[in-house]
Amino acid sequence: MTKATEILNNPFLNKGTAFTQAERQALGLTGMLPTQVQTIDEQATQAYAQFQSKANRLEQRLFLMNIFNENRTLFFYLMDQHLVEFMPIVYDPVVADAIEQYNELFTNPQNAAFISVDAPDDVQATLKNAAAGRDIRLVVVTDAEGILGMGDWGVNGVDIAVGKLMVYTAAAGIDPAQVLAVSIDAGTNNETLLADPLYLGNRHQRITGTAYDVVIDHFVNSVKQLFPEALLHFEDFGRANAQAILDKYKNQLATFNDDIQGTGMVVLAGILGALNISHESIKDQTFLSFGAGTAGMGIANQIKNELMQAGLTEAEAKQHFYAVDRQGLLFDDTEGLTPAQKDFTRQRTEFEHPETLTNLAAVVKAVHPTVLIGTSTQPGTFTEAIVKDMAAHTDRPIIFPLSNPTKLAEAKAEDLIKWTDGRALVATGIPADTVTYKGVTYDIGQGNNALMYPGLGFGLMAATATRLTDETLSAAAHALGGIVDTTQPGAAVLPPVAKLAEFSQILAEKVAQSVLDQGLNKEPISDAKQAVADLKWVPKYGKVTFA
Ligand SMILES: NC(=O)c1ccc[n+]([C@@H]2O[C@H](COP(=O)([O-])OP(=O)(O)OC[C@H]3O[C@@H](n4cnc5c(N)ncnc54)[C@H](O)[C@@H]3O)[C@@H](O)[C@H]2O)c1
Ligand SMILES: O=C(O)C[C@H](O)C(=O)O
Ligand SMILES: [Mn+2]
Repeated sequence: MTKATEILNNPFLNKGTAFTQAERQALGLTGMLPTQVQTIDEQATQAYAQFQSKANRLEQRLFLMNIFNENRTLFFYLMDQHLVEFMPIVYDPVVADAIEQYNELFTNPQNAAFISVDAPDDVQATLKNAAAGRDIRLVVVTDAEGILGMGDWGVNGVDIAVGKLMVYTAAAGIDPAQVLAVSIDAGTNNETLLADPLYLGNRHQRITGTAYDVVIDHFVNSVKQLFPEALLHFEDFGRANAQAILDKYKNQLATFNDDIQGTGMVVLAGILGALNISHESIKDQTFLSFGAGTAGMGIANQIKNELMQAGLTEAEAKQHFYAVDRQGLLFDDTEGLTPAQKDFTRQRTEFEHPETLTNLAAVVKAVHPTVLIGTSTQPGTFTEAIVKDMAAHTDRPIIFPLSNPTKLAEAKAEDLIKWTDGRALVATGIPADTVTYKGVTYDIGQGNNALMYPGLGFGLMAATATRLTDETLSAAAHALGGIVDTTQPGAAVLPPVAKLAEFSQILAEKVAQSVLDQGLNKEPISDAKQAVADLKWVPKYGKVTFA
């Protein structure tokens, strides 16, 4: 293959019709492109018109992924221009459809690394090959056991890692050549996939136990060795592994679990936003987590830390929580508690009829929550009766149905506003339209970790952080305050996605400052703002050099 062909097929170098005549000459591209030289703006206008002609959002996604596969700079230039429109297409919820149809739709591995549990000796080579000499600063890895709320999707789940990375670049400005999406294919327990002749992953049940742990360990150690500057982001692991992996590695390198910590941050930020509107104190709230899994317990821990910073002891803080899972309200003697759940159980002696507290309706009636968070994967479970019961005991009920994708949400924003006569303070997992009710227009915040992880990750990278602490997470959760004008009727509890780039920058600076304040930077850095500015990549064509 010639140098010219390699350049045109390299999405990190390719400019397509934007190569100038001089570049075409120098790189041996003469005659390989139509004569006209286009600006990136002209390319973007033409591409956007094609995008608009597509019949539905999945077709639009496939078109955008083609541009992504061919020319990263143009893709991110377009995404900058159409952020609010593109977010639900390249990310949640349309990414969920793409994952379900990954086999049928497959055309391109998208520069991801595919690690197989059956070939532990290939882990290093896999990462090295996929990086292809690029200076990797950010790795997003999934084993796809818990893709959003849709369960096990095997190798198909790689799309969530790619999607999370797209949001990183669009929101915070990480150079797309410095990122790596990783699929850990540990097998799958999804019978539909196993029976599908087109399935592209390992065709066996999920491997657990030592063989699994060894591959994860091998993977983390290889990341440390091959990409010593990189931040490692874990996404959509199963409930049993997510917390255990985080606990094992959090003091070894800069790493975080997005479903635990990213979600904890965005929910705390949303609650702080809601309390700004209601003028209430966090210390007066009663929290009910419905779905006490990875996200539910991550959220509870983040709020618990906040209560402790507000002066409560750990024991006092825990008294503010009720966790409900499949078994109903979680008691200290409930069977099958996860380690994370054990921190948030109640005692049967607190209730007259504890044996009746086996469902959400009964628990809401008994404990009168002021904050209700849904991470249960159970659609429609925040019913009108439950919401009205909750709203009868608090002026401004805070209700966040967060399960993704759209079909799994515990409630719709519009219903929550109506059932509470406009009093509910709402955030949803996926984007929601504004709701007009009795003459007031309610903006609905998107309670999605995408509001937080790009700024968090970028700040950690800019500051060359050695690890992520609770102190930094807390600083980040507070960074979004003041962006929304909470005096407006119908104000949202979180800032709009339209401002994602703006507030990711603020967030990154706060995070970087927090890292420096704790002395957790690898490199000598004195100015957090400058470090963030220095790392920022913008989508414009640079000089192509090719050895
Ligand atoms: N909006 C966001 O930013 C965000 C972030 C993370 C997760 N989520 C969503 O939250 C949901 C859960 O994700 P996760 O990673 O915590 O998964 P998980 O599997 O770790 O947790 C789900 C929990 O719900 C429980 N559950 C299942 N059926 C239930 C029922 N009928 N009643 C009560 N509890 C029940 C499960 O036992 C489990 O503990 C998913 O839909 C995911 O998309 C949203
Ligand atoms: O991916 C998302 O949209 C948010 C979150 O990480 C989830 O798992 O639902
Ligand atoms: Mn997730």
